[in-house]
Amino acid sequence: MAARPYAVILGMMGAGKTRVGKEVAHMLHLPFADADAEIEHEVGMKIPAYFEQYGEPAFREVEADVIADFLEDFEGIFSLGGGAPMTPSTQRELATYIGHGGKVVYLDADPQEAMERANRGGGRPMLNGDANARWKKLYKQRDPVFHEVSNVHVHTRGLTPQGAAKKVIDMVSQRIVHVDGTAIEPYDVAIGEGAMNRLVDVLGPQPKKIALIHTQPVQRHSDRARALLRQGGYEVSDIVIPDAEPGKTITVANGIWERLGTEGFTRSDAVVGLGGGAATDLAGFVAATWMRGIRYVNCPTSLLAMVDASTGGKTGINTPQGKNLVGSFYTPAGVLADMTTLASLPNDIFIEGLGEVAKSGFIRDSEILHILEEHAGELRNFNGQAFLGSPLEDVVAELIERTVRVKAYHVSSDLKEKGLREFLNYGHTLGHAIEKLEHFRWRHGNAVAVGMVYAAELANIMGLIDRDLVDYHRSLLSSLGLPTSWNGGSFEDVLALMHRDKKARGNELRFVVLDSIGHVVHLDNPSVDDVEEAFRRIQH
Ligand SMILES: NC(=O)c1ccc[n+]([C@@H]2O[C@H](COP(=O)([O-])OP(=O)(O)OC[C@H]3O[C@@H](n4cnc5c(N)ncnc54)[C@H](O)[C@@H]3O)[C@@H](O)[C@H]2O)c1
Ligand SMILES: O=C(O)C(=O)C[C@@H](O)[C@H](O)[C@H](O)COP(=O)(O)O
Repeated sequence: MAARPYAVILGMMGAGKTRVGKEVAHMLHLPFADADAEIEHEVGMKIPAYFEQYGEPAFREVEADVIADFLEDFEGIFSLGGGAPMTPSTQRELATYIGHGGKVVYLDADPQEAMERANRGGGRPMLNGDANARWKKLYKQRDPVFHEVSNVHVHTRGLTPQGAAKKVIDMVSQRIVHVDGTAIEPYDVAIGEGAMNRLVDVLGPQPKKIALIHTQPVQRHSDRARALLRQGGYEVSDIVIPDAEPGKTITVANGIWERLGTEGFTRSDAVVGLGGGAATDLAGFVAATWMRGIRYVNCPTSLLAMVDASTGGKTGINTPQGKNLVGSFYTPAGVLADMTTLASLPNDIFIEGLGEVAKSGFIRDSEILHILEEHAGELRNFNGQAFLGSPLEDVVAELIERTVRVKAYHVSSDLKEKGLREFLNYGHTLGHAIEKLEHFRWRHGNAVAVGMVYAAELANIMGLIDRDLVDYHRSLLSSLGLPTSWNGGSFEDVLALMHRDKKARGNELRFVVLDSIGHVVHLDNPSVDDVEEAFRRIQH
């Protein structure tokens, strides 16, 4: 197998590719190579002299060959000369490298800072003449290409080389899930420490005003988002909504619509939803409805919001009759699951999120179940304060990525939930009824955990799965600290609420159940006796 660079760095002359690249390599204990230095070594002369003697086309040929070799045989940080990405063969090599999971970092410095640095160094044949005018002209040509050929974009304005290197490392180590498909404007879910730093890039240059919608318990994270947004030049309206389910109401949405109207939000402005799933559901709903839809980005801060609520575009509010009864399918422009936010997450809310993680394991990715089994004890004892930098962080990052991939798979071909997407509702038919009957004092993921045991019991009654698989649901979920039984209401009340589930059609109840691990089927119109028998079995 070819040895490939940990990261490739490109950018304009003076962007700091060599300085920052060396710092990144030093911090990661990796070797560093600079394409220009390697070329000089190869041709046995300095680049300005080579340019003068042989001209630019000959130089670009040597450069492309050297880069191609390093992309296939160097395990370190590799920085490219400013003009290298303009060569078509290098562009193809970089695309192949990205295709193998490589990270091409566009180091995007403040133009003024970069020009000063580029002039200071001297010895740059591409800047002969009026150096600043040349730099600007080249920037105009190169910036779109740099965007095109890179998959990690790092703004370094105002940062020291160490600060820029730390930012590069954070962004390179983030996991990206690309969500694409029919009727979806493609977007990325970035997972990892520092993912929120992408906020300005994802929002783009068009919005002038941003409504930053969040709850009070995540204030310190919204303070960070607000600072990033202000640095990016946006006008920020800080909108604090009631915490958890009380935030998902028409009254709250109406209050925000009034504010957006008063503050002159137009179609080109945007929303950022930051917090748990309730906050991102509400923020998405406001974005979907304001002027019939404006751009929005989710910054989930709970495990459940990271793995489920923030991705896929189900936005909505509750009504007095039930959960999520009003809403729309409206996809975000990006999702930034910044794992540093998990440091403040209470243990019980982390555990709740494992309910949706386990769901994704049951319905599609059995590796998730193995990881949960293997790390059940550590996950159950999650402590936010000791989490960052611990071995558990990698385990959780892997679980988040895998769960988001399961979500992306279902959403990509069925955004509006005509069939396949309903499988993501495993455990929710009873789960939503429990939440409602418990006046939302039961957390969503806990209710879904009981709902999955219920669905497993129902599948067993229908002869679709054996008792071992039902028992496995109970043992796995309880090993994670999740509930597996419920005694809080009558069957009649539960039945009435399950009839209001969005999967129901007319008077017919519809469920999604397993027929084996990783394989879900629809169960339409089971008899009331069977539905009741399954309910009786989860009451113990
Ligand atoms: N749209 C979807 O596809 C989808 C999917 C799953 C769930 N949901 C919805 O998501 C909601 C559940 O999400 P949830 O479990 O995140 O609940 P939540 O939004 O109620 O958040 C739980 C609590 O944790 C707090 N919190 C969140 N992040 C924190 C952090 N980093 N530090 C400290 N406190 C933090 C919140 O303020 C809240 O008090 C439900 O409304 C559910 O219906 C939606
Ligand atoms: O994305 C989906 O589709 C889901 O069903 C994901 C669920 O985990 C989530 O709880 C969702 O909010 C439930 O939606 P609902 O349509 O049943 O209200």
